[in-house]
Amino acid sequence: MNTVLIATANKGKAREFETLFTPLGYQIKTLLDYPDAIDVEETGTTFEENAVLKAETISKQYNVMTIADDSGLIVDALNGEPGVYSARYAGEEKDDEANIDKVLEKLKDVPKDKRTAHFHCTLAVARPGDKTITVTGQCEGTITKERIGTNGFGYDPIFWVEDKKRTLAQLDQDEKNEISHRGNAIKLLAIMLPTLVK
Ligand SMILES: O=c1[nH]c(=O)c2ncn([C@@H]3O[C@H](COP(=O)(O)OP(=O)(O)OP(=O)(O)O)[C@@H](O)[C@H]3O)c2[nH]1
Ligand SMILES: [Mg+2]
Repeated sequence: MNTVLIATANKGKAREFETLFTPLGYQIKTLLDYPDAIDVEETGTTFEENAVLKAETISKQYNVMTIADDSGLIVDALNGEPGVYSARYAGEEKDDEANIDKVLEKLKDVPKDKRTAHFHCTLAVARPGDKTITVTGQCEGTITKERIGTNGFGYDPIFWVEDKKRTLAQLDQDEKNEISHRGNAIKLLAIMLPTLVK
């Protein structure tokens, strides 16, 4: 089985990549398996810049094809916040609960029909001596007034998906992957993957 390195230290993402890549016939490793990996500073102002930065740095460090994910929540009523700062919205310690509290507080006077949002995911594939490739995926929804559900990670408990009549945190992993920004980006990548993996 081919092994693919995913340049993420986020346990929630790592779990999702595992369930997404296993059926495609790829085993994954993440930075959780590489404690000496460079801690890439996300200095970009776009998802694409950060995804490319993470993928290329780690690909160069280990001289292997590397996929990185930069993703986040875009809330219309907050002019696109938290956006590329989603992981550290409430501070550098990347606290999911504090991040949710900050979004809910900022939206406390915003009515239901104005609470539209989407998740975005950019995946970058960096290969030694080759051009870096990117693909993107999105997932549309609205922000609830309170947390509902306990699955997933990040902002999942407050992200309502109308088609499912549930939040992302009420879906199981396969249901989330079917409709999520990450799932949609990987569907695009899966078509190219056999030609990229050596
Ligand atoms: O509810 C959510 N469901 C998702 O499916 C999801 N995907 C992304 N996010 C949020 O966006 C940040 C990414 O920031 P990010 O791409 O820099 O990743 P990260 O710093 O957590 O890990 P790494 O991959 O950089 O190591 C994450 O921390 C989360 O707050 C999500 N929230
Ligand atoms: Mg990050």
